[in-house]
Amino acid sequence: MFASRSVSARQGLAAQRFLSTSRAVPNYATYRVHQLGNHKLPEITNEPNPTYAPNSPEREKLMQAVEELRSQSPQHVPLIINGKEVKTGNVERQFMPSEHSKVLCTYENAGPEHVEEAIEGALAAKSSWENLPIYDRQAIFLRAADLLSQKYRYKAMAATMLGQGKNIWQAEIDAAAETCDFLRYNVKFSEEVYSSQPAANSRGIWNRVEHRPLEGFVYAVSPFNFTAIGANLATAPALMGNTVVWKPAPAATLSNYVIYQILQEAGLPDGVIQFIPGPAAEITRKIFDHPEFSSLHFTGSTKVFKDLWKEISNNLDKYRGYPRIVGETGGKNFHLLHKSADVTNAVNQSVRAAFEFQGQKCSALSRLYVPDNLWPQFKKEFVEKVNSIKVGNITDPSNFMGPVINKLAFDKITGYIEHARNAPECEIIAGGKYDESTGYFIQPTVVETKDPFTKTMKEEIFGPVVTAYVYPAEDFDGAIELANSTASYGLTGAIFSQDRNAAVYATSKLTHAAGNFYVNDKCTGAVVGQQSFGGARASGTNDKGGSANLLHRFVSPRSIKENFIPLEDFNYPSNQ
Ligand SMILES: NC(=O)c1ccc[n+]([C@@H]2O[C@H](COP(=O)([O-])OP(=O)(O)OC[C@H]3O[C@@H](n4cnc5c(N)ncnc54)[C@H](O)[C@@H]3O)[C@@H](O)[C@H]2O)c1
Ligand SMILES: N[C@@H](CCC=O)C(=O)O
Repeated sequence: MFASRSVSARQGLAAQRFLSTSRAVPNYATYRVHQLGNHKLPEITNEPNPTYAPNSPEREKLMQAVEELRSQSPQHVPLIINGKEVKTGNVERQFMPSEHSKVLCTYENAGPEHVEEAIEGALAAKSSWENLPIYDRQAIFLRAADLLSQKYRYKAMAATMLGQGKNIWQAEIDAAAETCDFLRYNVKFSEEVYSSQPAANSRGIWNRVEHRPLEGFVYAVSPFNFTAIGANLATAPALMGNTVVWKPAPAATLSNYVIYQILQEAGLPDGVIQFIPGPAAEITRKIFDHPEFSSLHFTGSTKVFKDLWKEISNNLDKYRGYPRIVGETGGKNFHLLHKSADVTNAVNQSVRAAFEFQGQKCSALSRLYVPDNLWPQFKKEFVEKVNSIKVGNITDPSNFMGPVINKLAFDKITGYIEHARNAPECEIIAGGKYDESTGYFIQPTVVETKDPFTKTMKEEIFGPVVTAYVYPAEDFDGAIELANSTASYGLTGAIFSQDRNAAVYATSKLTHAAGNFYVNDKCTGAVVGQQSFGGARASGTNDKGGSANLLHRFVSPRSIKENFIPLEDFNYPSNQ
């Protein structure tokens, strides 16, 4: 009895040892990491867009995903720290702006202790992540793009439609196409960064540049209006070997979480990106208090960005280095028509630029300068088309416009409409109505002003309101000056002209008026890989999302010089 018990105890111990060794996490540091001397990326191109025309299979699948998500709401979104779901007991809600009584998801709110844990986890994950060969890091993001393109396209789009109020096309170009494009093109741009090497080597010398990730962790803070921007803010620094703490915008929590889950399924190691929704100011204070804070990667409003910049400056003595601050912010974007412009093109481009996604794009058209020789035709066509725009719940595909994001935005935008209604220099020539009984719906609104410096010509509204100023056709210079200097921003702008000399002249005079400048095209709709995006002046640091330039901000180059020829005498020949 005793013997058999001891045998089975020994067997048990052996089995336990076997199990514990087979389950133990291998020590990756002791492995030889495979090294490709060089590698060639698969071809990178823009994600193709299906049309979602009536009766198309893609429309059917998407609407099914929307219906499923709507009927299964609310979903629940945890924090993800070190790969684990964390519940905090402090729960917030994300509503559907088309039907604001409906909760899309509940989500956990990070407290200071969770932020601390996220930072420490990100720092602990850093060494193995930055030591992973670049092609293994690249592979994770390429895989994520393929997962999004195929398996999760409709899920990500449905979360963006219901949560952020985008119609089918706006969700397609954001949650599906632009997100895939960021994930893939950043991989291509990273190759450009790593291959940037010294131009010359003296005889017997070999110079190299190591593009090191930053020391410490990166903090990514994203806006509600583009699912793709959230994805880019978190993944671009991560691709370059950094670890990231990501705070999504409350009104984009679910779509951003879907992207996060895709990254996990694609093999992103635990801790490389920590997902922590929650109270913005409190989370940020805790982050900025940490000595290893190395960079802010922000997109959002100008005021918030300026405040964050000041807070970082006030804390400067706490940090190991000088934090990199990368921020893309607001805009007050313009279309300037020359007297030779093709009116119908300018009208159609202006309708899209001002009212797609309810004008909630940083690039949205907000100021129109039209010469008096074209104004009668422009006004007639523009007002007619604006009045024909259908506004309503985004679950009805025939609606060109949906709701604005929330009550705060609704009140702010309608405040501008009321201001225009009451200002003697302004006249509302289309729209001007709104209704928040079920969703936050605002009719597309056109204001005509006699004062080019009226409030709605200067401040970012971030809603479906555009103001037009009619200028004397012969005073093109005056109109250029207005476009250039009325607002403090410098994000996007467009010149419409069939006279090439006039287009060239305006392009030159408006050099600093817009980081993204268009000729005979609308001022929105930049495509990753085609027009890198960002503006200067109050619009941000213009580091250009969707370019190698942005990735350069998340590496700290080290120059390495190796000498093959021993030095035999310290004297110079000139000392002889
Ligand atoms: N230039 C660009 O590329 C670009 C792109 C998209 C949006 N935007 C701008 O973003 C704005 C709209 O987005 P939004 O409403 O989400 O902007 P927002 O500034 O309100 O919020 C952006 C992010 O900052 C966080 N935040 C807010 N207050 C904060 C605080 N006190 N401390 C720390 N974090 C804080 C939010 O929670 C969110 O995650 C517009 O001004 C738009 O022009 C710019
Ligand atoms: N990439 C977008 C701008 C994003 C801002 O919200 C465009 O060009 O329309």
